Amino acid sequence: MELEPSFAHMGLDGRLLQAIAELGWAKPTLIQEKAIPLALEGKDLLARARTGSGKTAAYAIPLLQHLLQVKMSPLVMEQAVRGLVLVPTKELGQQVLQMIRQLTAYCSRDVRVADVSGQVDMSAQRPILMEKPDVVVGTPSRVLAHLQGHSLSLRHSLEVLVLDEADLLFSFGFEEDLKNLLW
Ligand SMILES: Nc1ncnc2c1ncn2[C@@H]1O[C@H](COP(=O)(O)OP(=O)(O)OP(=O)(O)O)[C@@H](O)[C@H]1O
Repeated sequence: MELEPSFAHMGLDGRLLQAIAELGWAKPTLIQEKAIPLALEGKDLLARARTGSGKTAAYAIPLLQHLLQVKMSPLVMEQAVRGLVLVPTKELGQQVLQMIRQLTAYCSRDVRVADVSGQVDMSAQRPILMEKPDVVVGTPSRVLAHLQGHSLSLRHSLEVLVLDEADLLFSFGFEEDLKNLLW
């Protein structure tokens, strides 16, 4: 007999499970059921599913689980930007930020997230980045500008990279920025 897919069977941190319960999500969507266990194993994934199928949480949940594990490790870890989510538009950046905020409702002190996708002035984002949020969400152009302006550094700290709506990212004229960012 096959077990019903459930978040509880995925070995997630209790604080994430609590937030998921509060969101009223009874069970993972198909993409979440397929992607989360693989991502938790540390596999690289390329996933595709239709709009509204829960893709954001499919990458956000394993990303947050990884960060919570790192933060709970007995080794003293320096605060660092360990997760980067690249998005093609600032509107999507805000949606992603909101989803991550909801998922971190019970661990917002342990996992901090900043959205630099361009809705506010770069100089206003600088002090936020200087505090090294655990996750940065942003458009490639803005992330690159912060890297070049030395308000953000990823070289020795980045552990998880997400390209949300990768097809759009590569078709929005971001290709040059992405190359500069990733290579
Ligand atoms: N397991 C779940 N059960 C119920 N609702 C869920 C679940 N996962 C996500 N949702 C909800 O489904 C909606 C769509 O999720 P999400 O925005 O992640 O989809 P998406 O596939 O990323 O969409 P898009 O392609 O538009 O970015 C959101 O309102 C989210 O809260």
